[in-house]
Amino acid sequence: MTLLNPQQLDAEALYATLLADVRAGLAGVADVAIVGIHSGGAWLAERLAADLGLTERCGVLDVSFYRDDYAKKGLPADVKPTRINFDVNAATILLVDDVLYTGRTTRAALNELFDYGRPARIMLAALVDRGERQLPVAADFVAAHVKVEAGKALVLQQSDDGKFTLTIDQA
Ligand SMILES: O=P(O)(O)OC[C@H]1O[C@H](OP(=O)(O)OP(=O)(O)O)[C@H](O)[C@@H]1O
Ligand SMILES: O=c1cc[nH]c(=O)[nH]1
Repeated sequence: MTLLNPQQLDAEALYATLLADVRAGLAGVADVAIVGIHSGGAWLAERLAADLGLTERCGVLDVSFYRDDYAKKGLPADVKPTRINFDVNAATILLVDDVLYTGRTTRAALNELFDYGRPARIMLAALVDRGERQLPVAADFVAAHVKVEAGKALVLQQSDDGKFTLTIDQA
């Protein structure tokens, strides 16, 4: 396990690590599809799908309706449509997010995915795991573990040329 401090966050290097791990981990697996969680996870999923030759089997989830605080907080301004254009039944789905923290977004994404069918298997990939889980969730593929102060957020951004940067902002 690589534990990075926030000054070492080279998102492009982390992406290369994640891609290599996913490529090795999914070698020989049948019916693979990739689903990213809006927004950072969707960017990562689309780039992983392009690099792995899986663009026809790449989807996006917006978990806003499935959040456990939806009744309290309502919808954010930037809800995007969920898009799953492949048969989820019997697929091995790589669920992708940029940051894994409490695990609540993963729980919401799993609930939403199961509304589309019964996958053979779901695996989880995250660029960064910041620990502090509140649910029993673990990633199958993670490029780095990073300790981030409470009250701060790790934010992935993608520039026009597709490159990633990670910053630490006020939550
Ligand atoms: O494990 P968790 O505690 O659920 O945190 C991880 C989630 O938090 C962030 O998303 P956020 O809800 O901030 O939305 P964003 O992706 O649009 O920034 C991040 O992109 C993950 O999806
Ligand atoms: O369901 C969710 C998802 C992310 N964060 C939460 O607090 N709840």
